[in-house]
Amino acid sequence: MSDTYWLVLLGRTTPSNLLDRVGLGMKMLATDWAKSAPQDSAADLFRPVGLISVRPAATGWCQVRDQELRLRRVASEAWLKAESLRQVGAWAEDEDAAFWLDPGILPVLSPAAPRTLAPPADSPESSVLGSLGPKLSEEVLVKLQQDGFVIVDNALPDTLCAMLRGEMDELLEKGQMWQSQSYSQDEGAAHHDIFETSLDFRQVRDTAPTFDRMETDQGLLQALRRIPALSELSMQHVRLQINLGNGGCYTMHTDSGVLAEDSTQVLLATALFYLNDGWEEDHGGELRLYPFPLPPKRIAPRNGRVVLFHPRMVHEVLPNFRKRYCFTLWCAGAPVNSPTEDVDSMTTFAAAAAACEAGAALPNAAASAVPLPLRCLFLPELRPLLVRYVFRDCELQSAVRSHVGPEREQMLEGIHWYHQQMRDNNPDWFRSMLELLPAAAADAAEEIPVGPKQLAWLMAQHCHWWETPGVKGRTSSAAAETMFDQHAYNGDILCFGASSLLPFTGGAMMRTVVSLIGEHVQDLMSPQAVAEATSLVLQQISEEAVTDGSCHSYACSDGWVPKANHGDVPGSSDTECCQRTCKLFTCGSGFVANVAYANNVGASSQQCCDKTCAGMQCPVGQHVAPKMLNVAGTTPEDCCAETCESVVCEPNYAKIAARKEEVHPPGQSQSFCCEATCGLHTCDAARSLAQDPKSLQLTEPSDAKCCKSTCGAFSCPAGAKVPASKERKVGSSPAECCDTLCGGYSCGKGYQADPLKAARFGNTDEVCCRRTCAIYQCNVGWAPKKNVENFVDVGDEICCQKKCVQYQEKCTGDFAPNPDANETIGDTADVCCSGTCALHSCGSGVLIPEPQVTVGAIDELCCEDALCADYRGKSLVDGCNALDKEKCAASKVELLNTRTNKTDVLACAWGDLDICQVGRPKTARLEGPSFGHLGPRQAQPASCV
Ligand SMILES: O=C(O)CCC(=O)C(=O)O
Ligand SMILES: [Fe+2]
Repeated sequence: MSDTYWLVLLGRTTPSNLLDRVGLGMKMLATDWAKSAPQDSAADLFRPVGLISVRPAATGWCQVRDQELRLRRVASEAWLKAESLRQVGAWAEDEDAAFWLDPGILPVLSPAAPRTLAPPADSPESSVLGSLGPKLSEEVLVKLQQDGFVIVDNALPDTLCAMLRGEMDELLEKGQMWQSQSYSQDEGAAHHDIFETSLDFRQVRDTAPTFDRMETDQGLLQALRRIPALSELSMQHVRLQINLGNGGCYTMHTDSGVLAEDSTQVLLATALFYLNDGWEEDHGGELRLYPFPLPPKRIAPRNGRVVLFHPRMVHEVLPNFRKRYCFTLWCAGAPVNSPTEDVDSMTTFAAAAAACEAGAALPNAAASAVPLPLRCLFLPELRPLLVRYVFRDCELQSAVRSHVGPEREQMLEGIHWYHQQMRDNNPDWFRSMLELLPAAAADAAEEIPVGPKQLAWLMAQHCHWWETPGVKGRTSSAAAETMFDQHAYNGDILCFGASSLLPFTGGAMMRTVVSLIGEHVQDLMSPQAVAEATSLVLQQISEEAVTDGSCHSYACSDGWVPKANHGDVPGSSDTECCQRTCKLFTCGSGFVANVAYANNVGASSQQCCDKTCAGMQCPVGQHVAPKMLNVAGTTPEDCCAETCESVVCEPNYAKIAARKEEVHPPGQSQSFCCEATCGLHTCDAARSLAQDPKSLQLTEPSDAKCCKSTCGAFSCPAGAKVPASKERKVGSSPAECCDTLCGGYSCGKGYQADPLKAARFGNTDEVCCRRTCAIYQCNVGWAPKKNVENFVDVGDEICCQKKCVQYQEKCTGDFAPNPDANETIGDTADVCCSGTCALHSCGSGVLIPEPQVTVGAIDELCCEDALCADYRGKSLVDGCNALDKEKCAASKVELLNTRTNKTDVLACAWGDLDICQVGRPKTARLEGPSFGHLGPRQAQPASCV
C-alpha cells in the first residue's frame, strides 16, 4: 500500500482539467464522491474540482504546500470551499504557510497517523514522580492516545516503591483504610479483601507523607499535558489500595465520572501504579483492560509499573492471591459547569448515541452523519456499553467473584437484567457484528476486502479515546468530526456511500449489514444514489443466490444462525447453511444453562453452559452447598459452604459422625451437625443409678448407655464399709466402693488396737490405734521407765521417771541444790541434793556456825575448835607475842569484839611454845580478821571464822 493519498477538492465550478491528469479510476471515484456530497441547492452543485496528492510527514500529518494550493486556485479559480477545508485541517500560522491536513480525512485504509504533541517541558524539580516524566516519551504518549492505554515499566525506582509500600502498610495497620465497595459507598456491594483510602480520610496525610506530596506533584501531569486533549489537566486525586489476597478482585467498571458530588470535575486520565515486588504469575491480581474494539488485555501488576488509560475504558482486577499494592492517580481538568449526561445506564445503542449527541458536554456531535446505531461505534462515550454487551459473561463472572455480602445477588440480577435489555433493544445484526470486532481487530489489519476486521480497525484508528480540543473553528472532536464531516464522509470508501457498498458484499455477514443499513443510508444520500446502491447490492446478492445455489436465500430456523460464509455455502437447510446456537443445546451433567449464551453458536457444554458448582473442589472444612449443586459457579466463594467438620458442638453435644462431610443449612450448624450425649442424661437415682463418667461422650443417651449402679447398693466385705460420700458414686467393687474400718486394721509396732474406734473408717495407726509407752518420747526432765512398754494412755507420768533436775528447787533447809545430779533419776533430797554441814556430826570440835550454808560432810569443812566461838570477832590478838617471859605475865591486851563492839581485856601468859600468848595459850593458828560472810562454803579448811 502506498503512503500517498489523494485529497479531493470539491467546488462549484466546472471540473478542472487537472482531473484529466489523474487515472480514470480515481476520476470516477472522485465523481462518485461528488455526487453524494450534500448540496446547498440544486443550482449550487459541488463537483470534484481537483485532487492533491499528499504524503504524511513523520508526525503523521500531511502537509499541503500553500504554493500548491495557490497553484490550484489560480488554475481553477473558485473551486475551493474554504470553510470545509478549514474544517478538515488547520491553517498553520508559521511562515511556511503550509496547510496541515488532519489524517482523519485520509482514505481510511491509510496507516494510523499520530497527532502532534506539545514539546516536553522540563521535569519538575524535587518531584516524587520525577522518574516518570522521561519514561513518557513521544512514542508512549502517541500509543496512549491511539490505543487508549499504555504500559510503562520501571516508571518508579525500587527504593520509592518500597517506601510507598511501607506507608501503605502503616495506613492499614492504623485503621486508616476502608473496605472497598463497588459502585457507590451507600448501595454498593463490598469487594472482599480490598482496602482503600484517600488523602482526606482520617490522618492519612500525616501517616503517608510521600503520598501527600504526590497530590500536587507535576511529574505525571506535565507529561500528559503534551497530549492536546489533556492540555488542561490541572489536578490529580490520590487513591491507595491494598488487596490482601484470598482471591480479592475488582469487578468490571470504568473510572469515569465526577470526582466529588458537588463538583463536575471530569476525570480525564487514570494512572495505576503497582508496587508488587517479585510478582509471579500465580500471584494473580492482573489488571484486565477492555480497549474495545481491540481484544481484552491482561496486565501484570509488576513493581514500578504504571498503566495509563482513559477513565472510560472498562477494566477489572482478576483474583489476587498475595498482598497486592496499588495506587491510582486520577487526573482531572478544571471544573466544568455542564454535567455529563448519564448514558451509562442506557440499553439501546441507538438511543444512547442520540443522547450523546444531544448532550452539550459531549464532543462528538458530528457523528450524527452516520446511520444509527452504527454511530455508537464512533462515540467513545458509548464504549462501556458496547463492552458490557460483548463481554457480558465476563461482567457477570467478574461481579460474582469480586463481591461478598447480601447485596451481591441483587447486583447480579441487575446486571443480568441489563444484559437482557441490551439484547432485546438492539438489532441482531448489529449485536453479532459487535461480537466479531475484538477477534477481527486482533488479526493483522492488512487484508482486503473489507469486513469486520476493517471496521474494527477503522474504529480503532479514527475514533481516538481522547479528542483534540481547540482546533480552530470547531467545538468538537477533530477526528470524529473529520471522519464524519459530510464531505469527508461521502468520499470515504468505507462509510456506506453508494460506491462503498460493494466491497462489503464479499462477506455474507457484511452483506447482511449492508442490506440492513440500507434504509439508513437514505438519510445520507440522494434518493437516486440510494436506489442505485440498493439495486446494485440486491442484484449482486440475488445473482449470487441464484447462480451458486448458496445458502444466501435460506432463512435459518429458530435456534440456528447463518454460517459465517453463509452466502458462499451451497445448501438450503439448517444443517447446510446454519449453525446451531446454544438455544438448542441441553446442558450436560455438571453444567447449567445460561440465557446469556442462547444466541451463541455452540453445541457443547463448554460453549453453551456454565459449570455448576458440582465439580468444585472445596477447601478443607467446606463442601459444595447442596443448593449450589446445579447452580453456576467457578470459585469456592460461590460454591462452597461450611460442612459439619468445622463446626464446634456445644457442651454435652457431639458431632454426628455421618454428617461430618455434609453442609449444614445456614444458621443450623448445631441442630444439624450435633447430637445430645450422655452428658445431658439424668440417671434414675431411685434405682441407685448414677452417670457413668466414661459415657459422657456417648450419643443416644439412655439409662443403659449412660448410667451405672452406685456403691449405695454394694455390700463390702468384713472390716470395710461404703462411706456416705460414695453411696451415689458409680461402682460395684470393693476398690471403687469400700473404705476400710479400724476394726479391720492391724496396728503397727508401738501401737495397740483401740476397741472404741473399731467401727470408725480408717486405716492408719493415728486414726485407729492407741500409742504405747514403747514409742513414747519422754519430755525434758523425764527419763524412760522400764517395763511399761505396753502401757497405753501414754504420758510422762506413766511412761517415764523423774530426773533430779526437777527436784533441785526442793533442795532447801539442810540440803543445797546439786546441778551435777540433774540427769540422775531420782526424786528425793538424798539422791538429788548436796548435804550441808548441818547434817554432819563432828568427830572433834564443834559444828561451825550457820552449817546449812556450807555443803560438806567432813570435819575439815564442817567443824571448828570449840574456842573459836570466843575468839571469833576479836582483833589484835597478837599484842602479847613480842613480850619476854617476865613481862608476859604482867601484860594485858585489849581486844575489840567486832560483834559486840566491846573491848575485852585479856591477860598475856607464857605459853607452851615459849612465847607469850593471850589468855590460855593454844597451838591453834589464828588467821587475820575475816568475819561475817554468808552462804555455804565448801571444802574450806576448818578454821575459826
Ligand atoms: O487495583 C487495580 O489494579 C485497579 C483498581 C481500580 O480499578 C480502581 O481503583 O478503580
Ligand atoms: Fe478503576
